[in-house]
Amino acid sequence: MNFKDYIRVIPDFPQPGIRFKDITTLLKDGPAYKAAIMELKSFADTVNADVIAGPEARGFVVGAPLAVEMGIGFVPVRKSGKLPFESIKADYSLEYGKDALAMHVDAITPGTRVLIADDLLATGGTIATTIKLIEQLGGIVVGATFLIELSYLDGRNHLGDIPVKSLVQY
Ligand SMILES: O=P(O)(O)OC[C@H]1O[C@H](OP(=O)(O)OP(=O)(O)O)[C@H](O)[C@@H]1O
Ligand SMILES: Nc1ncnc2[nH]cnc12
Repeated sequence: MNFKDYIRVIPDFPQPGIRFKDITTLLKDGPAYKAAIMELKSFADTVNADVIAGPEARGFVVGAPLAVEMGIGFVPVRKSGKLPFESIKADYSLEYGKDALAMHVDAITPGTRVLIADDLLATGGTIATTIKLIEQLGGIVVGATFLIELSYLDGRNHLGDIPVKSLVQY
């Protein structure tokens, strides 16, 4: 399946110069959404993960169905201020702004093998911060997987030497 046919590109959103990759057009198509998750699963099956972690919000719509397909758990990495229990937090910047991400202190136990899932890899700021939080909790990041990779932003080279899989590249 050519997943690019299902992704809508919106110029100048959320700010001038950004070409926003809109996945809502893929998500609303049942067979395309399912095919995308199953293709990510083919990669995910090779890394022997105990759990999937996905950053809010679009990481949830990729990571959670992937976790269910694999029969493993899902850990949400949330924007700061949303988690109710004791949490760790880290600031980061992304293609069009800055924010902070947080995880519960008991979300991952030391030695847990974690696969990260998100919709899109741009600068890598979001995922580098997610890796930092997981490693702070003693987790082992075994890979990162995305629907979309913006290759011209070189995010992959900011993630160390973990295996990275994306379905489509721009
Ligand atoms: O590689 P980066 O430069 O860090 O950019 C990629 C991140 O940006 C988007 O999330 P966003 O923070 O816009 O949040 P959302 O999922 O809540 O829309 C996207 O879903 C990725 O998580
Ligand atoms: N160009 C882009 N389109 C959609 N989401 C993004 N997150 C960071 N850059 C993005």
